[in-house]
Amino acid sequence: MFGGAADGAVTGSMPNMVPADRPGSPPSGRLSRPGADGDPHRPVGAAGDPDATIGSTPTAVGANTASGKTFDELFAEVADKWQRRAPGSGTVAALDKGVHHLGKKLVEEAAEAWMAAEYEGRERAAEEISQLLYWSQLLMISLGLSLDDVYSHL
Ligand SMILES: N=c1c2ncn([C@@H]3O[C@H](COP(=O)(O)OP(=O)(O)OP(=O)(O)O)[C@@H](O)[C@H]3O)c2ncn1[C@@H]1O[C@H](COP(=O)(O)O)[C@@H](O)[C@H]1O
Repeated sequence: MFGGAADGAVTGSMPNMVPADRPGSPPSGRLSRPGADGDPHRPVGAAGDPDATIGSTPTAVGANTASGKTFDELFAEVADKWQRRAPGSGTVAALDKGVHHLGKKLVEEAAEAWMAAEYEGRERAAEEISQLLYWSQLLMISLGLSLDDVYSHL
């Protein structure tokens, strides 16, 4: 489903399907609150539900305090596992499959993050987004990109 021409189809339809990223939303110091406009059709616990809570704050998904792992720490871990070809590592197995496999996983997780954000609530969205970050890192590693190579574009 996500191979070949699916890429264009997915990206082409996303602007109309994802209300979370409304262009023109006023900037603020907080994370945006998609759906905080009282949309009666939004499921309870969906992104933007003011009553939805993850961790200790209802308005922001903070660092993963459950594991204490940051983006940089995960990158260092998976890069190390790849470098020494850690036995039994799913990361090594995935990287061995190459860029095409990694790209498909990235798109798959992006779609799952999108669906979770629209229909499954903030916690499920956070879970899927974490997987999206993981697969992004694997794609970086497969291309020999460092964190700085990417951060320089932020
Ligand atoms: N953060 C992740 C992580 N996120 C996602 N994934 C992989 O991505 C898959 C996504 O799950 P899905 O439910 O979407 O996929 P699925 O269809 O059930 O599974 P697949 O058949 O597609 O693999 C998971 O099954 C994992 O294989 C991850 N695999 C590993 N990590 C971390 O990476 C580090 C190294 O892991 P290993 O290389 O496995 O030791 C550890 O800290 C792990 O916690």
